[in-house]
Amino acid sequence: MGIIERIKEIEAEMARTQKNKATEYHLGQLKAKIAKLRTQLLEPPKGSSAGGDGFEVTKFGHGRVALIGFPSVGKSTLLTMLTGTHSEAASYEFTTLTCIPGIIHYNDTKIQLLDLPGIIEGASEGKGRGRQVIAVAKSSDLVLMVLDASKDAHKVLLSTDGHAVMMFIVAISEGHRQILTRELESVGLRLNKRPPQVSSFLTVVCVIYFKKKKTGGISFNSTLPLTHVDEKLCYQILHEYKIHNAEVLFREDATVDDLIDVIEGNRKYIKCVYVYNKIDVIGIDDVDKLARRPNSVVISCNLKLNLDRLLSKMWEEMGLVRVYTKPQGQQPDFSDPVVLSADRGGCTVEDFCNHIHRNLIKDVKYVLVWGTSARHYPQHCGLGHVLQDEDVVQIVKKKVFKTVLTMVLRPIDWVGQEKEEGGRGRFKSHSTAPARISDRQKKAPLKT
Ligand SMILES: Nc1nc2c(ncn2[C@@H]2O[C@H](COP(=O)(O)OP(=O)(O)OP(=O)(O)O)[C@@H](O)[C@H]2O)c(=O)[nH]1
Ligand SMILES: [K+]
Ligand SMILES: [Mg+2]
Repeated sequence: MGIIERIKEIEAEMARTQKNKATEYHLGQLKAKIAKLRTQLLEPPKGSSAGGDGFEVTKFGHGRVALIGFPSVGKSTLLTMLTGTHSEAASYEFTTLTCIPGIIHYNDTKIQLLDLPGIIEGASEGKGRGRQVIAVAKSSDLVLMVLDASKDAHKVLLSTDGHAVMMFIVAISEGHRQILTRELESVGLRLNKRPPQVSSFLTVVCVIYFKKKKTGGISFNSTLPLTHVDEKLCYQILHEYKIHNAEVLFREDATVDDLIDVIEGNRKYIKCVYVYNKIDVIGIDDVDKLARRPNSVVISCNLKLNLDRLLSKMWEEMGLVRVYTKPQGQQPDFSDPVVLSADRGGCTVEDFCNHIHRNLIKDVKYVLVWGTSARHYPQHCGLGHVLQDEDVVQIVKKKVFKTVLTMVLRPIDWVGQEKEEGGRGRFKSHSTAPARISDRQKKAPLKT
């Protein structure tokens, strides 16, 4: 029996099984079985050579965004609009058959946008090009789930006596959204969810602490009363994975699914923005309803409506951090920021230095920071300091004892401001320091 059939069989068994206290353990075990099979399904078949189907696109730019959606929702039209790269669009389904990359230039950064074939229910099991599409989604930093807003529209029908009656046609886009989320979840993608386990020094947000051991059996603990999982169920799940020695600590009232995610460990947590396209063909009330849904942006490619909002939302969700450099005594380089990301590589001063050159770190004495991450200007910071968007950093090297780089706040008339504020002595010791706080920083409360 193939893997898919086995998954189907277990799913059928789960559907047959009544949910109650007595079956709880059995259901938990079945969930773990399915999770294991799905993981197997994702492993590339032995002997298959990767490549050749047009889905291998080299990563480019400061982040990668994938367009995921049902056929003919307007993914290719959107790619053409936002990137200028042409991707064939047509009224028939499955117009796009491979992965087509384009580049969005936004806020001095380059973001790779990927157009993909439409996916349908069953994609994760290999229907259409679903598996390849989902693999690309997994490699990206943000998913734009494109949905057809016109599918949610009201339809006017004539009743038998000739009067117009409003009929509400099922909210298809909502159904599509659920199907796509399920398809992505079934292969380990988690959209807009917080990971149940994160790296050790960030334990504050760790929901379940899990560590395999060599000996000592299983130790099960929780910091609060649990309502979904108990010791016995946890043992059974671990047993299913043939884990007999481990430490498990629940810090929140997590579910069996969370526990399985932590054990599997190969889950990918990605942010997702829901993009409702084709609002040009629906009424304003419906547009309003869709726009109010969480994490959603309504657009029309045809009328170029709200695309700027989509871009700013995309930027917001990606959480990119631009840091500007400036050699001592010179104008800062505002054209070419170092772009960092908390999700990819981190945003500390150390990450920043490594970004410039991997050998730089050993020469760094300290850095001077201006911007929203600094408590006062300039702040002397160590390698662990976490930088924020539009910060400016000056690196002070060890032996040479000479300032090598200065980076300054962005939106200022450098020379003019210096003269204007220099008299107050605020930046006297560093005459090239930013002399004015940007509007953005005024809004941001400065830490004291
Ligand atoms: N009314 C309206 N139609 C649109 C809009 N955007 C795209 N379309 C139309 O929707 C149809 C499908 O567009 P595509 O860009 O090919 O859709 P796709 O999602 O790439 O489709 P596949 O590649 O087949 O999955 C085309 O006929 C477009 O002209 C829009 O904003 N409003
Ligand atoms: K199409
Ligand atoms: Mg297309």
